[in-house]
Amino acid sequence: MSRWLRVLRTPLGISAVLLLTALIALAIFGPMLWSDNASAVETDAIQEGPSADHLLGTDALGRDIFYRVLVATRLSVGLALLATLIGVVIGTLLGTAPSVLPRRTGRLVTAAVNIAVAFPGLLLALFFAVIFGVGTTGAVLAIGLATAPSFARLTQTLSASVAGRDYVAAARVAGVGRLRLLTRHVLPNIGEPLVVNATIGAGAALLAFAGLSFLGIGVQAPSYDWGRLLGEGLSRIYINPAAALGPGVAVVLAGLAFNLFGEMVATVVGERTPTPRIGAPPEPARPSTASAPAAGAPVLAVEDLRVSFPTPTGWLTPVRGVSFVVHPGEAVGVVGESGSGKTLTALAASRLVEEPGVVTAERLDFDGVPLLSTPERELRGLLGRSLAMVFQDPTTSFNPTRRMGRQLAEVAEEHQGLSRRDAIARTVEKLTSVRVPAARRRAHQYPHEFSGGMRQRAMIAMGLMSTPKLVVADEPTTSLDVTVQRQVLRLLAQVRADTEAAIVLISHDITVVSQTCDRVLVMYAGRIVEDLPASDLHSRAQHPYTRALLAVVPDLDTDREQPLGVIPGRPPEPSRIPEGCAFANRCPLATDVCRTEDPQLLRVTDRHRVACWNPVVDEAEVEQPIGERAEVQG
Ligand SMILES: Nc1ncnc2c1ncn2[C@@H]1O[C@H](COP(=O)(O)OP(=O)(O)OP(=O)(O)O)[C@@H](O)[C@H]1O
Repeated sequence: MSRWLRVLRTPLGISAVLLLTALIALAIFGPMLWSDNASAVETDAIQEGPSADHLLGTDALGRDIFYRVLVATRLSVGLALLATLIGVVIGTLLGTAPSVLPRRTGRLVTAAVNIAVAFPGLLLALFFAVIFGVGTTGAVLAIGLATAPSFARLTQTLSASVAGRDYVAAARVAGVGRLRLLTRHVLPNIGEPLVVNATIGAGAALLAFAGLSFLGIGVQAPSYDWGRLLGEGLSRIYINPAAALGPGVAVVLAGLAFNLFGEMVATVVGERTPTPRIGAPPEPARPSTASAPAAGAPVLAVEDLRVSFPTPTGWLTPVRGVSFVVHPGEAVGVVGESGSGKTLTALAASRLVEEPGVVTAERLDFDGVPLLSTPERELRGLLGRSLAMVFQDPTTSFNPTRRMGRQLAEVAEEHQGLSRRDAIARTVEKLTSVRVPAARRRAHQYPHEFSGGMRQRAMIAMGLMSTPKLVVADEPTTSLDVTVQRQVLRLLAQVRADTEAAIVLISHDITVVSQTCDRVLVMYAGRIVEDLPASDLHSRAQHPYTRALLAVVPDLDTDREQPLGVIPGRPPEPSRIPEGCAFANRCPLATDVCRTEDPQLLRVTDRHRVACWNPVVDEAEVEQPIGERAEVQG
């Protein structure tokens, strides 16, 4: 509220409010007060110039032009607003249709909008005016339809920017349908810029309307708006210029009122920044108490997973044949440098890779259900109940326009059929279980009122609203400070112990993964290059890349005078994966074969796989001769 007051006190705010109030007052009271004066015919005062009796002179029937301009405010502003409303409604429908319609139909709509946007608005309005016929209805429809394409384009662009946010992905994982996703999560977050644009658009519609009436294809006699009065006045501009200037000034002032108001709203909206909060006090970390991985059917089975994207020069495949399984209750860490494909692997396993991305796999089963061949509608329930996602940035994981409690409760309402009241009770229970203090009060707060660590815990609570079998945490602690990181990791370990959910923890930080997980998958350039128990990481890692990742982690013996260690070179771009082993040009042990043939991920022991032609094997650690590493896993 204070933001509004502050902007209202600026010259922009004052002029916008004054002009708009005057305009609205005129539109409401003008016809009531001055209709009679405006329609009174004075045969002895025909086509007179300005005088004390008639400030802007009179028209061909001796009617007072000044009063007619005042009375015309209602029709001029009313029709412009009606046309804007039509444009906004149709534009928003067209702009959001591609998100809910089948892909092909959606593309057609987008193409049609793009073509329509390319035509100048007034030309379109003239075109529609001819189709709908001369008159007020035709002009309103014409201007409304001519405004719609640019609005649709704006809505599409804004929706696309919101669709990529984590809270939309979270809602999709929670099984929220497309339409609901649109109405609950996308539209509320693009509402403000749309309103700002609509306000400014109303000014443009007013001008367009005046233009059509001026040309004689808008409002028809005996009705009159500013455009019509302008047209009539223009025919006598050399005799009585005030007759044309009056309605002209009215159009300019009304357009200015709408534009200034739009600018004022834009200034208020642009000022919005969430209030920063300070994180909760640190708590000491405890080692994981989770049980050893259970045997039996895996909760996630991935075989030869590939994720590709089309580019102008061909397909790009950032994930190139990844195979692994995650057993119930197991914690699997995925490490690797930026761009190695960790996130895409997790997204593919949650069916969250967006078109035009293409996911293929020999097998991609979640809880025994093949994700690639099961219809989305059927999967929604399964994933919503059994899969929880925790994203990197807790700031973008929640819809900023909705209270936290509602966002969590939605999951329970959707999947457990709980009533609103029970869902809220469950929300409070879950927020308490992840140690959000004063959970009942907090449930009524908005995301920006939570600290970063608390938001991340609330995200975990959201995953726990059902009983997840798998929690996928993608860099859940990257944006948090060190002490809060510990709390979140500890919480994940506790969730695992309490619910027996499996956890896939994606991280840049090999130390975090080794402390939190049972098993570590090391990824490089879209492939798993090593898969080994976390307890063996420091003693038995064989891939030179894994060793290099471990070597650059500073420890207590690291010389602080020296710069921190780095792995020389850079990982290859997905578009430039070299022949042979992708790590060869950075590998100190690379030989000729490494540069020509890509090594397979082969089994070293039952729990250890490595993809390397020259694995680093300390004599004392050898369990099997390298020659026996023959079984191909993926
Ligand atoms: N929608 C997309 N279109 C094209 N390329 C993409 C797309 N999404 C990801 N990529 C590319 O795929 C590669 C792997 O991305 P991914 O996000 O999985 O890496 P990551 O290992 O999780 O990295 P980070 O740790 O930085 O998140 C990157 O090179 C990225 O540029």
